[in-house]
This record gives sequence, structure tokens and C-alpha cells, in this order.
Amino acid sequence: MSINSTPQVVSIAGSDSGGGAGLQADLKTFQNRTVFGMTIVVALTAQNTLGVQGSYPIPTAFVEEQFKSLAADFKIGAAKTGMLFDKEHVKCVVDNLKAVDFGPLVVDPVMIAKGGHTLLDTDAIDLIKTDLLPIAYVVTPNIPEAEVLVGYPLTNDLEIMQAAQDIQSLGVKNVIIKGGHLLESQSRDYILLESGERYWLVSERLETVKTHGTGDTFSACIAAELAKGQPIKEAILTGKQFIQGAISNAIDVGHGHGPTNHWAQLEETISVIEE
Ligand SMILES: Nc1ncnc2c1ncn2[C@@H]1O[C@H](COP(=O)(O)OP(=O)(O)OP(=O)(O)O)[C@@H](O)[C@H]1O
Ligand SMILES: Cc1ncc(COP(=O)(O)O)c(N)n1
Repeated sequence: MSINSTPQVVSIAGSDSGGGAGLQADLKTFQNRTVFGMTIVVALTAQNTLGVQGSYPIPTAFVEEQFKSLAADFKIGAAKTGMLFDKEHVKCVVDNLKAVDFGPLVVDPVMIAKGGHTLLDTDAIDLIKTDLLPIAYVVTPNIPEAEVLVGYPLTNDLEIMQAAQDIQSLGVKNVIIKGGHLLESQSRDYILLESGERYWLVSERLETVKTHGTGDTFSACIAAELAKGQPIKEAILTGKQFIQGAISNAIDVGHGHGPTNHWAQLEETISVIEE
């Protein structure tokens, strides 16, 4: 085996002490998908399934030091970003990503935790649009995050499709608008690829409160598959199959919005509906 031939992936995000979202969800997902996972810690949260009790940024100089440590040794095949805390940290992450080759970048534009706690200052959003998205290969906003990125409400399929196009025009190659927040009997994500191909990935919507960290888990799985060299369409399908399996094979921890099951296997119940 040649040096560094094992697929390697890094998550640049915040720590969730409760283990269901953030860096912890990403590492568990990387492990399940058999890629070697690493982390660049941007912020810490004191958090459990009941909510976020506090958050604390890592000094940007130390974020940079972590970038340098990983770049000096590993051959990273894909990266993802999650909670980036504020404008200074977004700038630090962008500057450092430009200085290294960590492969295709998946941006999960985490803004507000499901419990309502702010994970990104609102004055950092412009920088995400102008500086982070142009260097991203994939972006995975949920509906409220997509609304913030485009500046108009998404109330029907046509508006979601238009939003994907408007987000792509910011410079990111592939756009996934996640439909976990749509109150329908199906869970539908809208995909617009670099090639112009567009489709919905549709699965049964599972009635559960155990959805803490669904977005992190989904985007981490996509990054893992990209690090293995999977094409984007396959990587996204695997992400959707993985999150469906992780929600449907529930585990029982905590008293609130429990985490998904990161040791679950892929679920094969996804439909692809071309536009
Ligand atoms: N109840 C559900 N049943 C089936 N799939 C779901 C459900 N909730 C979310 N999903 C799927 O999980 C993935 C993540 O979507 P979601 O919209 O929940 O992201 P998110 O809000 O960013 O998550 P989080 O902020 O918790 O990390 C999507 O593929 C979505 O379709
Ligand atoms: C550190 C960190 N990153 C991301 C999320 C989003 O997950 P959710 O929306 O399920 O709370 C979170 N709660 N904490």
C-alpha cells in the first residue's frame, strides 16, 4: 500500500458535547462509511438533546494551526464545513482552505440549531455567500438556510427550484436544498448539479423527534463518499440512503430531540424524480 492511499476526510466545524451533531456526528459518519476522519475545531458547544446551553469560539490562530498540522501530513480527499461561529472564523477558514488542497468542499451552512440557538452570527452570512460558496463543490442548506441565502421565502416547489439556481449562481457547483423542514408525508430534497441535471430525492418522512444532527450526518456522508472518489450524484444518493437508515433505526439516548443512529446501514428506499 502506498503512503496515504486510505481515503481521508476532514470536518471543519463545531463540537457538540452531546454527540449527535457537529464534529461528533461527522466523525461517527466517517467511521461508518470507512474513511479516515479528522477534525478542525472551530468552536465548542455545551449541548445535549434538550438544546445548546453555551458556545465558545476557538481562537482563529489556533484554527489555523490545526489546518497547518493536517496539511503537513495527510492527503485529504474531501472536506466539509459546519458551524463556523462568526465572520472572523469564516474568513480564517476561507483563507486557510485557499492555502491547502483538501479536495472537494461540502459546505453545510449551519446557522441556527434545531432548538433555536444561533450557531453563526448573522453578519457572517454575506461572507459565506461572497467568499465561501465560490470555493465550495457542494452546498446543503435546509429550507430556512436557503431562504437566508436567497433573501426570499420558499413556499412551493417552483421557488425551491429557483432558489437552487440563485444559490448556484453564487459560484458553488452543486446545490442540495434539504426538505427535512417541509411538513409533508415525504421527505424531499431538491438537487441541482453542476451539469445542469436537476431532480428530487424522495423518501418516506419518518414521524420522530430524533432528528438532532440530520443535516450534519447527511453532508458528512456526502463528503466521505467524495473522498472515496464517488461521483457527485452517487455520493448524494448514498447520503440520502444513509440519513434515512440513521433516522429509521432509532436509538434511545437523552430526554429531548435525540440523535440519529450513526451505526445504521444504508436504507434502499429512495426515489429519484427527474424534473
Ligand atoms: N423526519 C424525517 N424523515 C425522513 N428524512 C428526514 C427527516 N428529517 C430530515 N430528513 C432528511 O435528513 C436530511 C437533513 O435534512 P434537514 O432538513 O433535517 O437538515 P438540517 O435542518 O440541516 O438538519 P440539522 O440542522 O439537524 O443538522 C435530508 O436529506 C432530509 O430529507
Ligand atoms: C456543533 C453543532 N453543529 C451543528 C448543529 C446543527 O444541528 P441541529 O440543527 O440538529 O441542532 C448543532 N446543533 N451543533
